Amino acid sequence: MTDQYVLASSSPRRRELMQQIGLSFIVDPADIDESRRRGESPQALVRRLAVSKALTVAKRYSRRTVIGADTIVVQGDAVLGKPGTEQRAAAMLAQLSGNSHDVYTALAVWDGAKERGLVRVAAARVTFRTLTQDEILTYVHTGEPLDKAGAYAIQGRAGEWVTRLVGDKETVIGLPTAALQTLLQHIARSEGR
Ligand SMILES: Cc1cn([C@H]2C[C@H](O)[C@@H](COP(=O)(O)OP(=O)(O)OP(=O)(O)O)O2)c(=O)[nH]c1=O
Repeated sequence: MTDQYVLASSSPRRRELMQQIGLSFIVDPADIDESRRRGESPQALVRRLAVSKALTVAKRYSRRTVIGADTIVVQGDAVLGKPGTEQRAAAMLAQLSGNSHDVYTALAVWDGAKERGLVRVAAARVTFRTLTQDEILTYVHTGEPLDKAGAYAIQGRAGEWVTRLVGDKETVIGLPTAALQTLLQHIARSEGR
């Protein structure tokens, strides 16, 4: 049997969550520019990036269902993506320390056979206790934050800092599986063009 879906993501967390719910899929990441456009709201940004990942990869396949996702952390006016460097990671964590922030994950599903797509943005709110400079630096040196939006992994050591979580932990990790299953069911039941 051929794999049913194409996951347009390089994220090992997304792959694991897809496996956990028993979906059969191949992985083919999209490499897109993730910068925010001037005046773009966080929800519009995360939605556009998930759609762009799904559609970029959909061009490589005909008649397959492709899944794209994007996760951002938002505090006040700041959108925190992946820090990339230890310095930026430390600055992001100092900003999140002792505060609440929002996490948005967008899921985009494109059905190449039907030429139809669906998108959904899920939100969660996370509160961190106050972190010492020592804790931040020790964490940054583990390397865990570098490829994570907002410079932390709730499923990793940073999970200990969370004093409150409103919403689904999977939204924070980067792939809310219940929402994904609902989208896949809707697209499977929908009429083609
Ligand atoms: C906040 C948070 C983010 N993350 C991860 C999820 C995503 O992999 C990453 C956000 O970056 P994304 O750009 O959404 O994803 P990615 O670059 O890892 O993969 P791709 O673009 O190929 O799909 O941060 C966690 O694993 N745990 C967390 O607690």
